[in-house]
Amino acid sequence: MSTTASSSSNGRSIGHILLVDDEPAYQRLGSSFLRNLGHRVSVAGDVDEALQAFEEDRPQVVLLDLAMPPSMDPEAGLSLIPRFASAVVVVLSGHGDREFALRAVEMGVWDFLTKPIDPEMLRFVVTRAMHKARLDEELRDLRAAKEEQGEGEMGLVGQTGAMQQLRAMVQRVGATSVNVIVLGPTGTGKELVARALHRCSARRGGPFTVIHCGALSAELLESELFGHLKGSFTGAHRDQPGLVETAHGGTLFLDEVGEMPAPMQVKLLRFLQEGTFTPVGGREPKQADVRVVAATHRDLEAMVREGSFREDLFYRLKGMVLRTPALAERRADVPLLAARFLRGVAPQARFSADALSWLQAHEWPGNVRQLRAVVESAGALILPGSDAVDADLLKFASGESVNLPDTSTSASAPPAPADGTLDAAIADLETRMIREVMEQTGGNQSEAARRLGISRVGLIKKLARLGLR
Ligand SMILES: Nc1ncnc2c1ncn2[C@@H]1O[C@H](COP(=O)(O)OP(=O)(O)OP(=O)(O)O)[C@@H](O)[C@H]1O
Repeated sequence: MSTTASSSSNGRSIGHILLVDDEPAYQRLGSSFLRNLGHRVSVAGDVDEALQAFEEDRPQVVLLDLAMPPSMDPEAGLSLIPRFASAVVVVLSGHGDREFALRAVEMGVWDFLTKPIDPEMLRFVVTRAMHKARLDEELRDLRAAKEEQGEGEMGLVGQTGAMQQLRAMVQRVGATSVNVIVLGPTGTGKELVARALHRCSARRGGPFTVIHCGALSAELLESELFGHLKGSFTGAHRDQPGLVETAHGGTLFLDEVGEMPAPMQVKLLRFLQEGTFTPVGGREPKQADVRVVAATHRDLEAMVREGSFREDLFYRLKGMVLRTPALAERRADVPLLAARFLRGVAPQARFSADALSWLQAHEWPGNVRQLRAVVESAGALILPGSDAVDADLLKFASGESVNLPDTSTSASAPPAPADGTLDAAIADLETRMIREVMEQTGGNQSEAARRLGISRVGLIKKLARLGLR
């Protein structure tokens, strides 16, 4: 057989091929012929091996003998074809199997070759198959880029009807100047919607300013929003403009507006009605031109009915109401969101089939924020040399106790023995502190990381490194 083909010397058709055939002689000859053409080749001798190799190696082209152990039934071989949907499949058939080969083509395989296989024919078909695989890849990339462009301006990922509707509403409402309330459970993208409204508005060139109303007392909130004059309270060493002033010409985002203390609700109402405000310690009212977008995970209508949120303020804020759906209401978006978050931390990585099932079956009470945290943590924990994220890695990243396979890399090495070195002493101290805080927080990684003053991903890495799974 010839060893160097023009198609391989130009580098364009070289790729990864999975050869699925149970005959050892053919495995040997076929794989060495394909390797000589410059391709990377994986070989599988039965159905299980084929599925595993496909999962791990993600070949672009699969050469598939339909009669495979254990059953040797070509019908079973046909049922495998959909499992290789992301690759270009070429079926290898014996003389008597022509009918099956034709059925395979009907099912969408690219081509078939009849055994005994003519090497020139094999080279020709494989070159075309690899070319098709490249075109498919380019098309996928272009589609992904187009999708990202559509979401790009808004950053709101999701293809379900609920998300498409939300994006359309953001576009329409964004262009107006009305105030907006964004309602939805925690972690569903309310702030993202507020930013998108700003970007779709005529104010996009102005500032987007955020204030978390739940985090501050009434006094501090007033000073943060409206500013203060020098000497108006202890520690006010100079005049300080507030966020309302800073946001002039732009958008002011009032996060967790449902937590705003009653005295501040009155002052905010006055600003919304008159467009004027008075800094703490000042007498002269000032003016600012801002569009207000407010958000809360609370049931604001119920708060109005109960009297804990002012009705007049509610109606001032509520030029329009947008709702961000819980992830449970748009489960079909989970794989897309997860893939997007994974690409951000580990561009080469992919989810295994069991990881995708786990992601879709999970409850996600913390919605997209929780999904993002789990996927990014798992992405950060991928071992060097691997690009697979499986269900166990996701479970571990989400705080479930699982046994990850031990490896000799430092990421999973047990803590150094207390041998008197500085490193061992530090590892010992870290272990004790982390154990203690994890116990105090009932295993809540986010809270433990906060108390330890490190990021959640940092904590997860330490747990793995110190063998504290
Ligand atoms: N549709 C989405 N597409 C991409 N990322 C999203 C989406 N929704 C939420 N996120 C991400 O989830 C995280 C939480 O989003 P965000 O802060 O906007 O939620 P929220 O509803 O305002 O949360 P909270 O009520 O707790 O303040 C962010 O990292 C954000 O980027």
